[in-house]
Amino acid sequence: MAVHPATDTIASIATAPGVAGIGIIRISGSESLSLLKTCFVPRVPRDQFVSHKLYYGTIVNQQGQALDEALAVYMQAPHTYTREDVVELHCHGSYVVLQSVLQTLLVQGCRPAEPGEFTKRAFLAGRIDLTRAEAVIDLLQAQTEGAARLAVNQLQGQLYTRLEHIRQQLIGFLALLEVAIDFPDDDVEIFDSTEVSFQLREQVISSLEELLAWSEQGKVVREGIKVVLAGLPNAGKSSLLNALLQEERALVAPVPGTTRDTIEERIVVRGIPIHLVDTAGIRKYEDPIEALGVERARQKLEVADLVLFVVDGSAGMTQRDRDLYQSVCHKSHLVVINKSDLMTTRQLEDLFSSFPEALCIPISAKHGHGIDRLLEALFQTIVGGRGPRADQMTCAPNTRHRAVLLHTLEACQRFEQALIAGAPVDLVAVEIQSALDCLGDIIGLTTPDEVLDTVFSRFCIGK
Ligand SMILES: Nc1nc2c(c(=O)[nH]1)N(C=O)[C@@H](CNc1ccc(C(=O)N[C@@H](CCC(=O)O)C(=O)O)cc1)CN2
Ligand SMILES: Nc1nc2c(ncn2[C@@H]2O[C@H](COP(=O)(O)OP(=O)(O)OP(=O)(O)O)[C@@H](O)[C@H]2O)c(=O)[nH]1
Ligand SMILES: [Mg+2]
Repeated sequence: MAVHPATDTIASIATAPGVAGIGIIRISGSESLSLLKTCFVPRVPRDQFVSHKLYYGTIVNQQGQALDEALAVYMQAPHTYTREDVVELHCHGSYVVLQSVLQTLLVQGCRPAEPGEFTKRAFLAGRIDLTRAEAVIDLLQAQTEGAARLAVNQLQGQLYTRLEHIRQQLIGFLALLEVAIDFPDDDVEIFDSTEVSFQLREQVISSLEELLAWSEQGKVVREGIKVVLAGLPNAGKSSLLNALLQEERALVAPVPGTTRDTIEERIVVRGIPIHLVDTAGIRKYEDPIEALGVERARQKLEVADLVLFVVDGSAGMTQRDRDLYQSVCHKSHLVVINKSDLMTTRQLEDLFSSFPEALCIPISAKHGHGIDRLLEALFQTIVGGRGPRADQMTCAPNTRHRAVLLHTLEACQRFEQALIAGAPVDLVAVEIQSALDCLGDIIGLTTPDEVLDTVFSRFCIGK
């Protein structure tokens, strides 16, 4: 862990812009206390501020003019967020007031904090590891309860503890190997490769595999998935969008070609954010604007995680439906048979048999029938069957962690192969070291500066 160098005192508005009851300015660094003493006049005059005690008083500028009535707290290092001296000014949540208080502080010798700088200092000082620092940003950005839960767990060290456990196992193997390297002729077998192999599989490899499975599901919980509504003109895509949103969002009309541009909206289905995209009905158009809409629809289809292929059931299965279906069926998809209110059971059964490979859901977008079943099928397709259940995961490695975890797993698998092959101990040791280096990168022990910069650049100011 890098030794924390002497740093500037930094300040920023910690709360979001806009009108709010309270707004907080946070200061961190060695000058925090002296800034407090110059800018804040406690109601009861005193020469010192007791750490972690809240004081009532007035914030003043250099001219002694009152800027706000406020509460202030001085928190003495190292028992603080950054492990440096920290001061917080709890002002009224007026952005004008907060700006002028910040301005006063900046004039008196601190500088504006960069995005994520408070948390970066907490990390550099060793209060939190890199996965906990990343959890802070995940928590601020969480859009659903599930995503927030994963972030809080990670903030509390659930991911760190698991990774640290794996690391300690590997360090144990390495220690055994080193003894074996130092005493090659010893009669006693120090390094029992069968036993090590067993522990490696049970305690390290299986744990890495579980984390990788959780990371896949975690991405869905955090970021959600893109669901594109596609079909021929007039199939009822926009009606379906409206039914899913429970709001008349898109224009619906009996003429084909009603939707031209794509329309994007978000819903949450059982805790999973779903980004819905309604598209222009796909067919050959003479009109250049309609043709542009179709081009856009095709682009959205390319990037969809899941396609809802909407068919006008009352029109029966046409050759154009079949051609279009051919172009989407390689993607994960559900077939939505719309306008079932106009269909006989016989017609429905005929349509079902046109899609022997797909899951078909009959609905009536106009009357809201079958929407619950569709949502259930959507949820099952996203999470069901494969992978762990979202509510059973205690933590979920992010994309950065996942890439490094894959390398960790590969190194462990090479380690296992080397054991089985009876490779020389020093070669085996190389693989363990390589797995250890990967884990060190994830928790921030050995993470390259460029990676740290990328992690902290995702933060907002004041965090
Ligand atoms: N007013 C305020 N509310 C806030 C924060 C803050 O900085 N200020 N936080 C900011 O994100 C979050 C709380 N997170 C925090 C995490 C650690 C410490 C801290 O001082 N840790 C010390 C021990 C403190 C003690 O034991 O009393 C440490 O770990 O050494 C403070 C806040 C959410 N709410
Ligand atoms: N009877 C019945 N009519 C429906 C149903 N769903 C949609 N419609 C009607 O079908 C027509 C077309 O609906 P839209 O939702 O605009 O169809 P679209 O697929 O978005 O059409 P484009 O935007 O042109 O591609 C409208 O007149 C709707 O009222 C349904 O479930 N039952
Ligand atoms: Mg439409």
